[in-house]
Amino acid sequence: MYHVKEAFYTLQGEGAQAGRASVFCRFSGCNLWSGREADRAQAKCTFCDTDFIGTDGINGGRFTSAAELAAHIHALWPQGAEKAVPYVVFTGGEPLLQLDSHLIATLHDLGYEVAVETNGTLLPPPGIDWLCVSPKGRNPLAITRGNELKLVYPQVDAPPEQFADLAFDHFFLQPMDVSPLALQTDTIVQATDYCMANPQWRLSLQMHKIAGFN
Ligand SMILES: C[S@@+](CC[C@H](N)C(=O)[O-])C[C@H]1O[C@@H](n2cnc3c(N)ncnc32)[C@H](O)[C@@H]1O
Ligand SMILES: Nc1nc2[nH]cc(C(=O)O)c2c(=O)[nH]1
Ligand code: SF4
Ligand SMILES: [Mg+2]
Repeated sequence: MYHVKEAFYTLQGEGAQAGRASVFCRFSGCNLWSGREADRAQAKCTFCDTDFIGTDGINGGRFTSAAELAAHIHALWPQGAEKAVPYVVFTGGEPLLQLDSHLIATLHDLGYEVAVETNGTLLPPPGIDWLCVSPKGRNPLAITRGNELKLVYPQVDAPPEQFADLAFDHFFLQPMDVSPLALQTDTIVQATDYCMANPQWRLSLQMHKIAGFN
């Protein structure tokens, strides 16, 4: 059984695939936070910007088979878009708690490229086409290679230098979304300064938040 918080068609807003049309499938639950505000300060990941509890979001629900969830995802991709390779991004919560090779294979059969946004603490199933790892504080990485490493910045317990030698094709700093807006501006300035001083790293602004889509 797969538990999905929400699923929607949008543009990838982050990292090297930013701007690409994508179906997002947000799995429920995470291994680093319960998702409850009362638990946030004690959590292993304390700055999450996402509600991933339950299955009550748009197009959310419980799916008993890979075929059923794949069909649900495919129904969100536009009809008649034959020139584009269909793209699905599994996120969460932590998608590697639920994503399995059977679901990936079922989506491959429908022509999809399969992307994952993970905190990197769990081993991935085989077959993922685009793997984005986003380290969280001191939580040890089980994944040390992939397509992109996208570090939310700044994190006192996770400086970029700690990840710069890992086997990723792209390295991004994503300014931490914090409120109020004045502090957010600060994280953007800090990330910009770091990328200019360390050109291995590129800036990832969360396009969907700026442009106002999902
Ligand atoms: C909500 S997470 C879900 C996937 C996975 N659990 C993870 O942490 O990568 C999706 C992406 O949002 C990023 N993110 C979470 N909270 C953020 C924040 N406050 N500011 C900027 N990015 C954030 C994560 O680092 C990750 O790259
Ligand atoms: N547009 C859009 N792009 C995203 N990239 C990563 C997201 C996520 O929450 O994992 C996300 C999201 O929620 N929306
Ligand atoms: S690991 Fe990802 S989903 Fe889990 S609490 Fe942190 S940012 Fe949110
Ligand atoms: Mg998000």
